[in-house]
Amino acid sequence: MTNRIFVALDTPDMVRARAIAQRVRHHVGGIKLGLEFFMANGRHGVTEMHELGLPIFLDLKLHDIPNTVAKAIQALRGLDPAILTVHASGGRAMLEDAKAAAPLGTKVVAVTTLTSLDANDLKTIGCANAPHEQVLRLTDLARESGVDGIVCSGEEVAAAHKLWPKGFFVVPGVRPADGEIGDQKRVVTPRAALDAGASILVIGRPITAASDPDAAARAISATL
Ligand SMILES: O=c1ccn([C@@H]2O[C@H](COP(=O)(O)O)[C@@H](O)[C@H]2O)c(=O)[nH]1
Repeated sequence: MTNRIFVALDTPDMVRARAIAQRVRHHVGGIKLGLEFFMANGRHGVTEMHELGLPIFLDLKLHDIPNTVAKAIQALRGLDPAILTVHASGGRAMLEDAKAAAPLGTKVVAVTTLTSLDANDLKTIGCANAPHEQVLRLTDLARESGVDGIVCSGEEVAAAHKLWPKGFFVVPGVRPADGEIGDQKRVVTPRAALDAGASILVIGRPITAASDPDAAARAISATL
């Protein structure tokens, strides 16, 4: 893949999602569809976005008991996204069953620690580890469970890559140097994330909330 940006189309509005995708399609390498889009548009919406000809990353962040996650993934059959997310904290059996249930061509990627969380947030949910430590712990679990890679921030990706040189590393929480951070807490620039070992970058609002999404995507691509 030459362009390693997946644009996050976080909207329930199919018309808006399609319009942004059409505008930025020559400056990104793929489209990421998350819960907001999927809840509103379901399988049909994913199929329609697939018709634009770019790889689809279905970011559903599945997290449930192993049987439920495996059956949910089987129910997606036919959509065959390039990438699908589950939560690493669902545990080893869930990760193993998720990978077994996914189509061969789909990379199953485990979310380690959301980029919107910092050390204080982790404490409030009973996790004594700092994000760096927690990401590495879950990277090990993901690798041992047979999934294809992890989601982490650009702050941890170099260390995670060292633990798992053949892993696939998805990095959200990516902002241009002067970009608005919003609800993200562990943030790096696109260039820094790639230099640290990211396989792909997930970028939403810096592109989709720009007055000219096309120019924003082009400007970010030019820094890579
Ligand atoms: O840890 C995570 C996992 C997933 N995401 C998703 O990435 C995009 C980021 O959007 P921005 O507008 O660039 O902040 C969004 O769809 C999240 O659901 C993440 O941010 N962090």
